Amino acid sequence: MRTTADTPIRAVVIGGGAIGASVVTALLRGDVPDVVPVAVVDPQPVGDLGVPQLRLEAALDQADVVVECAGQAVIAQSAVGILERGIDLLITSVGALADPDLAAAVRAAGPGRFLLTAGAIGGLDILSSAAAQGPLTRVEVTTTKLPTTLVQPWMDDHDADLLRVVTEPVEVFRGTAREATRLFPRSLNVAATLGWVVGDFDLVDVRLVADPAAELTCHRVVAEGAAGRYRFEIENLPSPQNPRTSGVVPHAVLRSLAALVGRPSGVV
Ligand SMILES: NC(=O)C1=CN([C@@H]2O[C@H](COP(=O)(O)OP(=O)(O)OC[C@H]3O[C@@H](n4cnc5c(N)ncnc54)[C@H](O)[C@@H]3O)[C@@H](O)[C@H]2O)C=CC1
Ligand SMILES: O=C([O-])CC(=O)C(=O)O
Repeated sequence: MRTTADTPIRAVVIGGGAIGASVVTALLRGDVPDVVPVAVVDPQPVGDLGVPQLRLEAALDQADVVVECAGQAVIAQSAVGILERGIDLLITSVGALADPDLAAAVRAAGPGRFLLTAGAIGGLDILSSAAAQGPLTRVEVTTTKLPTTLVQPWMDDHDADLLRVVTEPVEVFRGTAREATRLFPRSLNVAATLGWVVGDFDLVDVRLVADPAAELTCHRVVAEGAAGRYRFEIENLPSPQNPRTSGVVPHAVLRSLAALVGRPSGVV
């Protein structure tokens, strides 16, 4: 990525939905000094976001950094190619990395830098530090979301309908982060992020709860290992544009971008 202080960094945003549109708007407002949005890439019309909507190849010709806010398929299809062109890539759809071959490929690719936003979750700094001190022996995350946001194409009618009418909290999944993010690709990237940070997707035990009273999306994390014991609970308001996604996520992306261009906002 170009780093000349006088030259703005050109950002291409893949995905012009709840996260991507907010990111483009904030960048146009100048929320991250030195980063300008130059294009959005999306197969669906995204309306007038204030930047051209281009096909990926055309957009990449103008990109210093690509921000993925679209879904796991984009990582599988395009991440390595983007990095090999020397373009930095910041991703939200971390669940894609549960595929060990893809994870190895993006780790090996360059010269562009490959980076993950913390997205809807926090505490990754201390968990990363703790995992460096010694292997973690226990990592659990319990995510609670509105039931209708958890309906998946692979569910049979009975299970999908249950999520539409449920009146009490119900556990809809229990398993590893690797499996969780395959089955709920747009809802459990946080579990994948924990897996990436602690270095083991299969160590992370995920419990997904559908709760019709969940006005806030909750991620409760418990971890322990040689370095100590950790517990934290995050409650995010859902995005008004997409109740599946926490409203804080675009702000996490902007924070990541600021760090990426060398303007971290204090805590790094
Ligand atoms: N790391 C985290 O904490 C979180 C990560 N996410 C990830 O962010 C993604 C986007 O979230 P939202 O903006 O809320 O979703 P959204 O559904 O509001 O927007 C996604 C946009 O991406 C577009 N899209 C789909 N496939 C595409 C492709 N191949 N190329 C370009 N654009 C494509 C869609 O047309 C849509 O406009 C989620 O699918 C999820 O993977 C979401 C929430 C939290
Ligand atoms: O936004 C959230 O709270 C979490 C989410 O959708 C994800 O991890 O994919």
